[in-house]
Amino acid sequence: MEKTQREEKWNEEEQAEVDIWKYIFGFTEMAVVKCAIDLGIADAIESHGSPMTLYELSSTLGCAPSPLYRIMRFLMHRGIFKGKLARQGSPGYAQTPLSRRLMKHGEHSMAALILLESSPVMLTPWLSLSARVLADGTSSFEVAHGEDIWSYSASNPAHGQLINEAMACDARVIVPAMIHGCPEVFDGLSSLVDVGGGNGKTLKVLVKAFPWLRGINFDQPHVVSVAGVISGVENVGGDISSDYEIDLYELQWVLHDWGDNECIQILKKCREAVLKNKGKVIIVDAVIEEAEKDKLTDVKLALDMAMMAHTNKGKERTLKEWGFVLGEAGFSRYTVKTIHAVQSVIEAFP
Ligand SMILES: C[S@@+](CC[C@H](N)C(=O)[O-])C[C@H]1O[C@@H](n2cnc3c(N)ncnc32)[C@H](O)[C@@H]1O
Repeated sequence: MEKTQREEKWNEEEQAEVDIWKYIFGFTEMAVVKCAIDLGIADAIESHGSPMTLYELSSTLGCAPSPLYRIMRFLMHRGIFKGKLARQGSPGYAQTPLSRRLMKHGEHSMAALILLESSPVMLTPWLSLSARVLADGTSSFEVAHGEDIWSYSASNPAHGQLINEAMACDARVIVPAMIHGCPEVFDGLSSLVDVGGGNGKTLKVLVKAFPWLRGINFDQPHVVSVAGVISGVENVGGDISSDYEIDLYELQWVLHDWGDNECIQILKKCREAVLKNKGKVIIVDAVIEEAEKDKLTDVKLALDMAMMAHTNKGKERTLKEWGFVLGEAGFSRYTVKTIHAVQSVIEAFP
């Protein structure tokens, strides 16, 4: 028994010797994936239409074969690209579902989100996370940039555009999942406000799928001022209010940016607005399941850390925590459905 415990301790020590290196070079994966996006590796292989040899790839990208070989070795080792024979029978590089997410455009592209998160503006606040923990309430983003993320984006349009593009690439994935996974949510409704709807990409897809819906894309004035014209969608800039008489309020990736008190205030306004029409509110956000030790929970907990680094009081919530804010805002009941890897739809009824 004693020997087994000693062996176990020794195994843990050995494992720790290896595992610690994951953290020493934790940033490498993001940096190499960003490098692949900047070089356009996935785009080049996709346009080639078949696996590419190192020399074909390096001449297409206009770079030396040797550093490219090392980048590709790293990416292949992690299963981002795979090895497959090229046309002439020489070893080549081929796409995988994961590498297609590194393409700059296309329905699966998540490049904009990676470019946002790997931008110096978003990376710097991570370095003062401990200050945020020690002085609870002092946002790491504010420590790094002197203002919160939304004011910063208003005064730095290039960063605002990075955020909008990143959100739009994510919405391209979530919204079809919602249309496919819970179309009944939109039954019998005539109007919907997308609170914090960014450049209106979510509503564009929703009003196309449910053409009887009138959409109002609601966001900060500087955000909607650059949102394009979308048929069936009105852009409104300002503060969230209950002045509308509307059937449905949608909050997608919005409430996790705010602390409980702000969330309750936002939800109260939405509840008042939908109450008159016997409507409802839908929240598209993550729901943390603390008991689960799976990859999805890893992602949700990483998102929670991102909220800590980038927002003032934002956080990812467990089901119990969602129940708390909804209850405090006066909602009588709610249902939860997982629609995609990390997003759930919470349908809340006044
Ligand atoms: C994380 S983004 C989500 C965008 C979009 N819902 C999506 O999922 O693609 C949060 C959005 O909230 C908006 N926002 C932040 N503060 C706001 C406020 N006071 N009033 C309205 N919108 C706000 C931001 O401009 C941003 O577009």
